[in-house]
Amino acid sequence: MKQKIKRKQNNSARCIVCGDQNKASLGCRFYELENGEIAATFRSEDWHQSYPGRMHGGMAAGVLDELIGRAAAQGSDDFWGVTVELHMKYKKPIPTEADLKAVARVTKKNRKLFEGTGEILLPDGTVAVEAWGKYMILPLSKISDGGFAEEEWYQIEEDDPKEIDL
Ligand SMILES: CCCCCCCCCC(=O)SCCNC(=O)CCNC(=O)[C@H](O)C(C)(C)COP(=O)(O)OP(=O)(O)OC[C@H]1O[C@@H](n2cnc3c(N)ncnc32)[C@H](O)[C@@H]1OP(=O)(O)O
Repeated sequence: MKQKIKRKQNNSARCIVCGDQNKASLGCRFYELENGEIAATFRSEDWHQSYPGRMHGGMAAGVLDELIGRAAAQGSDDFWGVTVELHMKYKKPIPTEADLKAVARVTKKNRKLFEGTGEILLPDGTVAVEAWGKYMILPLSKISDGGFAEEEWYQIEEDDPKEIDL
């Protein structure tokens, strides 16, 4: 089903999931959707493999870890948290050299913690991986000494989609 995109989130320069200046990264883009969920688009490359032709389960966990975390950051470029628990269910292999999508949402939130779920979808729409995660909300100063420099956390200007088919 097609969902309208409300807002694109910032990317980080060096992140392994979304690093715009990290050649090994999955190159994730994150789009806040009109229905309250968040979507990611990314490409599994040959160097993201575990077995030949199959994306590494740790990379899949990385995508859903970040995407669920970002589901709670909707509407803000200054909301931060760290993962305290992550549970994965691997249902189908994810191929390498494929353009892929994932979707996530917050299921519970209080002042200190939030929880959410997410899925990675195969190109035909089948759910390949499901995750549930719990995160602690923290100021950036408590997560990273020095935080992001201005040139490390920014909006990538490109031809973004207006909607996404999930
Ligand atoms: C765009 C923005 C969004 C970004 C998305 C991010 C995606 C990527 C995120 C990551 O990959 S982060 C990297 C992986 N995660 C970490 O590195 C976290 C490592 N763990 C920690 O740093 C510490 O364990 C943590 C800061 C989370 C907690 O340390 P504390 O020393 O503050 O813990 P403490 O044991 O004192 O617990 C503080 C409170 O939290 C509670 N707590 C801790 N872990 C919990 C848990 N797992 N479940 C429920 N509650 C928990 C704990 O019970 C307690 O409650 P009370 O204040 O009521 O006593």
